[in-house]
Formats: sequence, structure tokens, C-alpha cells
Amino acid sequence: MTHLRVTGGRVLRPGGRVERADIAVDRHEGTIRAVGSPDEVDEAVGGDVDESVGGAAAETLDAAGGIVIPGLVNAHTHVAMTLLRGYADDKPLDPWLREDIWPAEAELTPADVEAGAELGALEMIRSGTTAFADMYFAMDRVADVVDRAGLRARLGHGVVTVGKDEADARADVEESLAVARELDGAADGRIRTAFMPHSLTTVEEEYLREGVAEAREAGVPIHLHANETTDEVDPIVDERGERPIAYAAEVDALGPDDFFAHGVHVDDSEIDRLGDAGTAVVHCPASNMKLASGMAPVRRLREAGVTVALGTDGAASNNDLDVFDEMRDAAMLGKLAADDASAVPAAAAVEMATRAGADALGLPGGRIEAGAAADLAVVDLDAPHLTPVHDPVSHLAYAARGSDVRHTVCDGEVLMRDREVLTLDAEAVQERAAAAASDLVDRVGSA
Ligand SMILES: CSC[C@H]1O[C@@H](n2cnc3c(O)ncnc32)[C@H](O)[C@@H]1O
Ligand SMILES: [Zn+2]
Repeated sequence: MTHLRVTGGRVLRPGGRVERADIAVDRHEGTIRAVGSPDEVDEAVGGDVDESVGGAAAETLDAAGGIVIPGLVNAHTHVAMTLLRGYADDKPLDPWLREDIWPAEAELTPADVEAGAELGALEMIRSGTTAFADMYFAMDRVADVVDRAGLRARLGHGVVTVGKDEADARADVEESLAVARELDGAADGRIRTAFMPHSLTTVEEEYLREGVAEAREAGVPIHLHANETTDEVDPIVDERGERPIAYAAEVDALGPDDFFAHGVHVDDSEIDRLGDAGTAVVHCPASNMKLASGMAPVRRLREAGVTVALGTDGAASNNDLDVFDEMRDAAMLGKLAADDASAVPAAAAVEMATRAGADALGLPGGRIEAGAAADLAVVDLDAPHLTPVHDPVSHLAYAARGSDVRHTVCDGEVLMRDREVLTLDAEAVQERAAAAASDLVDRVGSA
């Protein structure tokens, strides 16, 4: 059968309108063929039926009592950090990284990264996420997991040059460029790549300039952490006499396809600059709150025309990969930051987690309309915490949880049906990741 039908639900359409509709998906193309009444969808799928089930369309996902939304986009994470979930909490960014996370990551093997990425992929599929951006190491292993899990991703090797000699620093830049060149288009095109310097302070200027120039040649975007904490912004201002976003522009890292994680401590000139350049910002509210990094000016960024997407950051600073939490946190924190309850309304949070996420990453998806990528999640609204349904969009932003997702579809393939993940063996993934995490901690303890 060529087609998949999603029937009986309400559908979140572009612009935030919710209407009763069925959806026809062309599974070979991985796209939405039609959105409309059951008759319109029947007509779109034509005679595509399965005689073994009495002539009914065999691949049907029941969305009755639910809302069909674009698959959620986790636009900044380090997916293998699921192995470090709960490993080190309650510290600010710099000591957390230096005292706990980086020593643990020094002991990570490629097999650990694969085990952690599988666990993260499982968690994302179970919470309705169909696309993510990932910056980490052993990215061939992450790519293999993305391929098997059926997800969509923009992947890159994270470069850090500080504390390295010239040969090692250059090798790290080269590895990021090689990953960007070699993995682009993998998994039937579901994997795209980027050059990913870790940040403007952890990669020295000469390497930043060289890497960005080569990335431009290769036609891959740039993704980095920017303006996350004052501890990161202040040295740039002190040493260079300019703000980080101006520095990013100077090294040619501020382009229309680029996307920066955090953007917490950005002043008005930087907000304007991001808007003018078309560089997207990935807001990571839970991570920013947990590490006490600060409150991103989400309303002002959006008003300046900046594409603001949402990211969980790694599971060690969140501590989950549930983008529903991010929607709620973004709406709540955005209000607090602006001292205005209307600053980031529910519809804005949902838009950031869907269309803006796909746009920031330059990936298809993020909207439910004919011709768009068939990346979907069906959220069950039949639950006590979602009753009554005055406004389904309000529920998506403020009350729903990842565990309310009934089905997940990416590129026309059903990844989860009735909460059963079809592309990964959930039990084996959890067991393997738990064992890898426990061995890792033992190795760190005896290092
Ligand atoms: C070099 S690969 C990516 C690198 O980033 C680290 N990381 C995780 N969370 C954050 C964050 O909030 N800010 C900066 N860096 C972060 C991760 O542990 C990897 O080492
Ligand atoms: Zn990060």
C-alpha cells in the first residue's frame, strides 16, 4: 500500500487553526497528499486498499478523540547525554561542564554514544518528536541510530579547541567538516549536517574562521552555543570590545541558514542583527532555568523577526527530551522575562516547537498541508488532565505531556502506533543504555 490515512481527529493547520479533518499520506514520497473530509481523503488515496483486511485501507492511524499536530522539532540537543541524565545536577554551566560533564564525556566510547542516542531517540519518538539537531561526538553512531529509528535530524560533530595543541585543535575542526560533508543526505535524505563549533569562547578565532570558511564552501550551515551565560559573554566583550553576535558576524558565522542555541544574554543591537541576518535562535528554557543561565528575551526576538525554535539541550541539563515541557516552559518563562502574561502565548509556543523548529534547522516538516513532509504526531486529548477541551492549542502548550502522544509518523513511516515504538526495541534500548551508563560511571570513578 502506498498510502497511510490518519482518520477521525482534529488537525492543527498552518496558522494555528484547528479543524476536523482526515489526512492522506503518500508513504513512498514521505509527504502529505491531502488534508480534508473523509471523502476528499478517500479520493486522494484512490483504490489503494488491502484485500487481506476486507478491502479497507490497511494502514490507518486512528486519531479519534485526538489532535494531529506536526511532528515536534527538538532544535538543540546532545542526544547521547541521556546516559548522563541525573548524573550531575544543581550547578551553573561552567562548573557543571568542567567538574562533572567533561570528565565523564572523556570516558565515553562510540558504543556508549550509540546506546545513549538510541535511548534519546526512543524518548523522542514516544513524546512526538520527529526531528532534532544534535551536536556531539561519534556522530556516525548517532547517524546510524537516526537511520534505524526513522527520525529526521541535522547532525554535527562539536568542536572544542581550547586546551588543545595545534594538531589536535585542527583535527577536531577537520572532523566536524568531514562529518558535515560525509553524512549529509544519509538515511534517505533524512539526515542533514552542519559545522558545529561548540561556542565562540571554546573555539579560538583562527579555527573558527578556518572552519566557517570551509563550511561555507561545502554549503553546510553553522550551529553553535551563543550568549548562553554572562560568564561567556563578558570575556568576549572585555577582550574584543564587541558583543558575541558582532563577533560571530565578523567570522562569517551569522548567515540565514545558521542557528544558534540559547541567545539568553543578547542586547537590542544583537537582536536586530540576528533578525537582519536571518540567523535562528534555539531557545532552551528548561536548561536555562536549571543551570540558572538566565531568561532569553523571546518576545523581543520574535518581534524582531528572528525565527525562535525550541530545544531541550542535553538530558543532563533538563532532564528529559520532552518538547511538550519546552513549550510550556517557553510560554511561562517568556512571560516572566517580559513581565507580561501575554508575551509568549500558547500559539507562539506551539509554533516555535513545530514550524519554526523545522525552518531553523532547514528541514522539511513543521506544517500539516498537502505537499509537506509527513512528519506527524497524534496527541490523545481523552485524559483527565486534558478535560475539558476549551482550546486544543492551549492544551498543547500548557497541559499535554509527551506521554499523551498516541502515534508518531516521520517521512510517512509510522514510528509509534498506539504507544508501541515500531522501529526500536524499547526494552533492549533501555537495558543497554542503563548498563552503558553504569559502566561509564564506574570508569569515571576509577579514572
Ligand atoms: C563538543 S560536543 C557538545 C558539548 O556541549 C556540551 N554541553 C551540553 N550542554 C551544554 C550547554 O548548555 N552549554 C554548553 N555546552 C553544553 C556537552 O556536554 C558536550 O561536551
Ligand atoms: Zn547544548
